[in-house]
Amino acid sequence: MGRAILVIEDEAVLGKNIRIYLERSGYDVRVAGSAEDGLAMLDVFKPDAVILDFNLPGLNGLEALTRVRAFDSGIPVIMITGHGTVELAVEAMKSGARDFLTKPVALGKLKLLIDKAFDEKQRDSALDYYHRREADATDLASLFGDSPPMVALKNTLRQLLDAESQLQDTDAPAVLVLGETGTGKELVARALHFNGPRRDKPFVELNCASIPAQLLESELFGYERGAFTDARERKLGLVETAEGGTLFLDEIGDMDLSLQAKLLKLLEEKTVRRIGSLRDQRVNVRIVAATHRPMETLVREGSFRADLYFRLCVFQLSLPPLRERGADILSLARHFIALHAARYGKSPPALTREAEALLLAHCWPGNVRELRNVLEQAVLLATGPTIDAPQLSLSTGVTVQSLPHAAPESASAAPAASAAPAASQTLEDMERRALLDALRQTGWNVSRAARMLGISRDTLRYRIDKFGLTVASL
Ligand SMILES: Nc1ncnc2c1ncn2[C@@H]1O[C@H](COP(=O)(O)OP(=O)(O)OP(=O)(O)O)[C@@H](O)[C@H]1O
Repeated sequence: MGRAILVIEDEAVLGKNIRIYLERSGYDVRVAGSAEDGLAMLDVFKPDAVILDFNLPGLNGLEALTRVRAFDSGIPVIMITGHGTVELAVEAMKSGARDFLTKPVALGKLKLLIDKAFDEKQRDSALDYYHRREADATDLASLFGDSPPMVALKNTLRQLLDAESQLQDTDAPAVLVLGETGTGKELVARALHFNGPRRDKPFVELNCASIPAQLLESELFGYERGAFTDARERKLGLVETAEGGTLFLDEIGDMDLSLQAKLLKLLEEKTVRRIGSLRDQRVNVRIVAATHRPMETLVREGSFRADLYFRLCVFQLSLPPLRERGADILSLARHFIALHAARYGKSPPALTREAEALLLAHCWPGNVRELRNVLEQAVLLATGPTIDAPQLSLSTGVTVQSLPHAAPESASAAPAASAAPAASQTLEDMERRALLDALRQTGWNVSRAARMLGISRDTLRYRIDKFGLTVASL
């Protein structure tokens, strides 16, 4: 179950002692008495680390090191050298050994080096994600809003964080964050991570809708060298990369059914298996998932596994749409004005009464993201000390009052792409209708809708954002 370590050591007693010592620490250890035997085991045993003696009969340690590195340069190798062979040790480090020990081997020290090598390896893989995330850690205070639904949400978040800080094991419950697009689901996921006991570990994020199912599987679970044609080197999956931290699975409702089964196994057994591996790897990762899709409907329709859904929503948080947050709209607007004014080196313009009234009346299909974008544009274009209503380019002009009638494209309407355009229709109207039509026909399945429209899934997602489309727009 533990990580696999290959010991290449011709001194049988030392080899055995290393094996027993490391096995007691939970590692899966195999010993080979020669470099030749050890190298032959690489492909079958697929070690996570190699401990390699320098003085071996036949092929020497340095040559064996080169071969291990050629097999997979990601495997950390720790060399064991005889006394007084510092030059050799330096040579080994230059050839890519992670570390070295001199004989007689202190087993405790050897284990520390192994642990350190694994930590470093995992840290390296997490670097991209971790450092980027670390830079903009999210505080609970950055979740703006004093409206009753936002206060209730923040109280629940605090309760959850309090309970977690008392948690005696590592088994933090999964959290499902629901809400329309742009309501702040990712912000909540970050707040959960960066304010909780896992804050010093990686926050790794993956959008399940943005990559094809096969790629998603290897991104999530990683693969062994040779697992498929392009797998030239072992790759750690994001689950392993997030060790000790949080894996944020955005757009979970779009996850393929075959992958859902694997995710369920991860949640239930806390293990992952890299593609092409025979070994399960124990992991300690907290899952936060989010979606704008109606999960219960997906479950009913059979496109989302009920058992996974129940596992994921041990704890469920729902973000209210912006249109239900009352005066928060204005405080958020002022916050974004200040933010963008600072970015563009301007003094923050004030909203006129008319502008405020317009902001309050708009239905915000793109929610906080739309508000943020509208105000960025308004700040950028503002020439005086105020922002007035005409300067707010609210795309659709849809108001809360008009919302029930906001979908003129009824389910029975002919596909917009093939319908003759009405004289007053702009190109944008037509495009919006075509997108909505495809999304409606596929039950908001972004992949299928993209295929139907002949565009990529990313392009469709971009356009959904651009038009601020939500399920409510259907
Ligand atoms: N309560 C809030 N306070 C401040 N900023 C917010 C708030 N909610 C959302 N935002 C901002 O709005 C934008 C969209 O938020 P976020 O990406 O978290 O939404 P989302 O629900 O995850 O969207 P999607 O479903 O499209 O992935 C971000 O720039 C975020 O910082």
